[in-house]
Amino acid sequence: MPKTAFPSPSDTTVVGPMASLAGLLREWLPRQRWFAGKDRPVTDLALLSLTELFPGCLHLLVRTGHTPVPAPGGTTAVSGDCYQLLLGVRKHLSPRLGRALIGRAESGPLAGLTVFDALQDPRSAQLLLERLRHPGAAGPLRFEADPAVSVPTGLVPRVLDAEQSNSSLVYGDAFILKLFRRVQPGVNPDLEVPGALAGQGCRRVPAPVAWFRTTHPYEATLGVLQPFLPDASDGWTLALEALARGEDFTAQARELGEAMADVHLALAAAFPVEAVAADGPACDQNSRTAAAMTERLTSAAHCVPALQPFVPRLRTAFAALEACDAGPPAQRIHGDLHLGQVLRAGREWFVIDFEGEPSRPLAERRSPHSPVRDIAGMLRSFDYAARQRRPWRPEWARRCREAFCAGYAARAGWDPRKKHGLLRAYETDRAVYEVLYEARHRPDWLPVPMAAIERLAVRGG
Ligand SMILES: Nc1ncnc2c1ncn2[C@@H]1O[C@H](COP(=O)(O)OP(=O)(O)O)[C@@H](O)[C@H]1O
Ligand SMILES: O=P(O)(O)O[C@H]1O[C@H](CO)[C@@H](O[C@H]2O[C@H](CO)[C@@H](O)[C@H](O)[C@H]2O)[C@H](O)[C@H]1O
Repeated sequence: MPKTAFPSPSDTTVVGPMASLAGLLREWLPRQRWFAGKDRPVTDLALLSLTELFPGCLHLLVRTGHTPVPAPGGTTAVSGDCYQLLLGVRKHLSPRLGRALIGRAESGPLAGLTVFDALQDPRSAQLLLERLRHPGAAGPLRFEADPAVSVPTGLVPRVLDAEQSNSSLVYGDAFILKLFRRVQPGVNPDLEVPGALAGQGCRRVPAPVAWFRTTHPYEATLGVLQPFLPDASDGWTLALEALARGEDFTAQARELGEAMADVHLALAAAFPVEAVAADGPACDQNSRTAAAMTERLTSAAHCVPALQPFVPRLRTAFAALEACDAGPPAQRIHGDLHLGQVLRAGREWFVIDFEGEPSRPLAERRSPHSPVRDIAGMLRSFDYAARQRRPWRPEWARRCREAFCAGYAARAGWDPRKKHGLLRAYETDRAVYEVLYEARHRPDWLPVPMAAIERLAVRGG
């Protein structure tokens, strides 16, 4: 580590270590899977907070700025996100850490030192777990833990090699630590919800064991440690394997529907549920939902022009909501449900990742929503899976969707298939979200949700 004392962080200017790092990070950030701004060049980087977590390891919160884009209505959208980084700083990097290299700092207080992604370094990963095992503070960071669970020392870490929006470390196949990459002010639902569900005795969701948060520049959750399910496979992998072997997946899809209904029931017990009055505000509620969906469509079509030809017909699908009954009451939901968020261990389904759709504001993600939104997310996922095969397998997806809804209905006491208008609107809204997500993260995947947009716009379902 350099002898230089780090200047105090500023939330407006690039100072001290940032002068060394800004150029390197501007190149490195857009290449990371979890970086959400791939459709817009990074034009600005500001340091929000910097903490020396242990010698040779810096914890940073940085804000990225992007070129302002003209938004609907003649306004200008100023975009930018806050990201969490753990950077190692050393004179020389061992060749086995080559993959972790970010670059050599040319100027500023870190000049001449090699900067790398500390999560890839087993020693740093071990020290991070030690930090979590010992609740306390480090600068603005606060480390907390469930005193009832003991985490052994010396667990061997590995970086999870998964298609992720965040980064995870697995320790000795016993625990998994998720570090949130895009940080927003407030409690992350991926800490709040599993904690509350554990309080309800819901065994379908791994409970938080330890977590850390920051108090500067605002309160925000930064990471959560939970038990690792060692022999689990995620639903996406299992569905693709079944498709590749030409196998039926309806039994698993039905059990998944049952599991999701269990989780929704536990969520309704753990958090407030919005009352639906019998004499009419169904219409108000659906109008508000339709207005929000239409607004999301307009702004997505602005960012992804390929959506524009479909906008008039999709608006009609949302407007049709006003003629539908209100459906089940709004409650806390998963918020970003798809086959990658469910794990099968033994013959049981478990549900993970309650963060919600990462691009939506935290307050919106933490407020009650219709459970139909989650159901629509999973139904879209069967379509995503079926489209990974050539020729695509619409019949396979149709049977899975049917089985999932049947399983859900058997447990929840109401049948999603009887809420056709609601389901269609929520599926359309989800496909619009997916178009935006793929444009930003995985442009090669864009044709998958675009095919659904076309189907929903032209054929209505
Ligand atoms: N408790 C767990 N046990 C086993 N594997 C897990 C667990 N939690 C997450 N995973 C694995 O990590 C992957 C990413 O986790 P997830 O919470 O979905 O992260 P992200 O929000 O970054 O997408 C999952 O797809 C799953 O394979
Ligand atoms: O990172 P998260 O798991 O929280 O969710 C984001 O990334 C998902 C992709 O990894 C994305 O899901 C989309 O692709 C899946 C296949 O990779 C598919 O099963 C989903 O149905 C589809 O929505 C998700 O939308 C995004 O929020």
